[in-house]
Amino acid sequence: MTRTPVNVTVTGAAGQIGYALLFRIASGQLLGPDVPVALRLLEIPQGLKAAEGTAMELDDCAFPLLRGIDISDDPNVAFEGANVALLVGARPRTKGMERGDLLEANGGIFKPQGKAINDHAADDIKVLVVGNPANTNALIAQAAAPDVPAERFTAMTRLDHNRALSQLAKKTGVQVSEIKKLTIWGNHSATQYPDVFHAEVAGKNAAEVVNDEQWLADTFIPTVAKRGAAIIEARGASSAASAANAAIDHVHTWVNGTDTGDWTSAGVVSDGSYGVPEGLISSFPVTAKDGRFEIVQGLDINEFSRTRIDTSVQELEEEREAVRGLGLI
Ligand SMILES: NC(=O)C1=CN([C@@H]2O[C@H](COP(=O)(O)OP(=O)(O)OC[C@H]3O[C@@H](n4cnc5c(N)ncnc54)[C@H](O)[C@@H]3O)[C@@H](O)[C@H]2O)C=CC1
Ligand SMILES: O=C([O-])CC(=O)C(=O)O
Repeated sequence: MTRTPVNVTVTGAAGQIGYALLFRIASGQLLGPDVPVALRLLEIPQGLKAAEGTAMELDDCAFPLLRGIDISDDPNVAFEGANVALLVGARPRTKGMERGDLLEANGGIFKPQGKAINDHAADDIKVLVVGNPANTNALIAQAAAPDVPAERFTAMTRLDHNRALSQLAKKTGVQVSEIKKLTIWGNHSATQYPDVFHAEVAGKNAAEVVNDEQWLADTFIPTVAKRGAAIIEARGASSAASAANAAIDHVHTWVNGTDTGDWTSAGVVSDGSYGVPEGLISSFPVTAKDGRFEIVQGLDINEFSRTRIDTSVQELEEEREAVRGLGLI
């Protein structure tokens, strides 16, 4: 195989999502079975030793597609020549921390990383922000990278999308593969809105198949939106393998495209579609083609959906105002 390896930078490489993610990237599941990859792992100094241990294990897998592993605690080194960047490492909320403190702490991570991407990444860089609060962290990184097209910064809502697919499949008694055109709107937070009104279940309108608005409002939406908290409660740790899986799905779709007649959900920069203020990184229904996400246009938004989309978008606006106030964007 003579193809030049694709440089994939992963931050927070020694964390639990990193551990579930790196082996799948190296095995070819991120970009495809014939695309060699070179991994660049970014950690904070305290995480370097564990990242080295993971790199030893990656070596021990003898993945034919893996063309190198570099580890650094310097963003300027880790993003050098990066074609794909998965920004996983973030500052978790700790006891007594207000949302403003969390945004500020993450600003200290995502602003310099955005600048390092701006200054060192390859021209075709694609960025997925996983670390929470993902949408606003993506906005901070994007603002620090004025030379990179804004649409290259995305935030992960694919885990929410996959959670919604699974819940709807269970309710309607079909395989997940028979569900199409589901949408997550808004923020990757408890205000997100999983929308089935345009979705199809085995070719039929999902809302009509379910035919139970109360189930949508009282069971489906809160189950999907609060699934992260339910996993933490059950596992004693946050979603890791499913988050890594969603990151793989997001980038794979971005690079390889969506299936005809279907779409997915991703946090992408708003162009004002559906009344979402321009510039916010909000989840939308998106298709992907030729390495670009496009927001699906022309969907009718009913009253039930409108109020829920607006609530989540308002939260995104408040987060944007907060980071603006902190001078982070
Ligand atoms: N968007 C989504 O759907 C989801 C997002 N998440 C978020 O993903 C993030 C990571 O989760 P886990 O891997 O479980 O956390 P973790 O705490 O196990 O790992 C985070 C890693 O990031 C590293 N790190 C911290 N600051 C860094 C920096 N400035 N540069 C490089 N590395 C840095 C830490 O040393 C640690 O190894 C969290 O913010 C979590 O809330 C988790 C699940 C789903
Ligand atoms: O809250 C967290 O850290 C985990 C998370 O985002 C999720 O599982 O959706």
